Amino acid sequence: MLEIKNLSAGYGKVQVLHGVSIEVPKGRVVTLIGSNGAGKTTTMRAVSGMIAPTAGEIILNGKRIDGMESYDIARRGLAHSPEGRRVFATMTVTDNLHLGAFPRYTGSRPKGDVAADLERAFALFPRLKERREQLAGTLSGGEQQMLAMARATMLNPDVMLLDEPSMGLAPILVAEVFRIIERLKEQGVTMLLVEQFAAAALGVADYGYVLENGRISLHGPAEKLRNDPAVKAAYLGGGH
Ligand SMILES: Nc1ncnc2c1ncn2[C@@H]1O[C@H](COP(=O)(O)OP(=O)(O)OP(=O)(O)O)[C@@H](O)[C@H]1O
Repeated sequence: MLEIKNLSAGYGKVQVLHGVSIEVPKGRVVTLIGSNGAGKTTTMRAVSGMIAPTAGEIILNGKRIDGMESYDIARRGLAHSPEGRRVFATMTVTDNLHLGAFPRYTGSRPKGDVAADLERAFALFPRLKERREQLAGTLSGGEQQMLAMARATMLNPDVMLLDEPSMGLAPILVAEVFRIIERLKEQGVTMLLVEQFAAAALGVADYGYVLENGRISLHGPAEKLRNDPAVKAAYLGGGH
């Protein structure tokens, strides 16, 4: 479904990723774990076309997408829920969600049933349903983050990139975010997940990759990584 092969990318002269290879099979949840600055967000940005890869291939549903514009990548079925609260503050919750479906349109006709997907998003995020007419900028930080995630589901994507969906959330909302990820998984959504809570991420994921200084140092079934002494020591201790 999504294949990342020998991906290199960075910012200006600074190369952050050095030949990263990741496979995300259909219907699976794959997590990418690593320390701060390892290059997790950079990987997500390169896959969704926010930055251009300098080498390697990214293949979505059998077709190369590296080098394409973000919008074209979204049209091909890849949604990116970026780090932080990237919502349109002066628009309502519902309008933000409709924007997520925008790449599905050719002229005035959408692919699939946008209204049904809006109801599905509201079922998944009841907090947002209650606040559907509220301006996104007036939502709490946690609610804005959920809105960014809900907006990604409105693409009805083949693959969803989730970058730190729990960042800065109170524990009760972190638990809610992980429940939502479980629900999406049950609905068959293919996901690549980056999370500060590595233990929880490995709990929901089928497979995991460890990124260190822009290189994959280890990968394997999530269960195996959870029990790996080196992974435990480096990523699953104390605050994780
Ligand atoms: N826009 C940018 N311009 C220049 N350098 C950047 C930019 N964004 C990230 N970097 C650098 O790229 C490296 C990797 O950052 P990245 O955000 O991908 O790491 P990360 O693994 O997601 O870390 P974290 O867990 O802290 O979010 C870091 O050294 C960072 O300073």
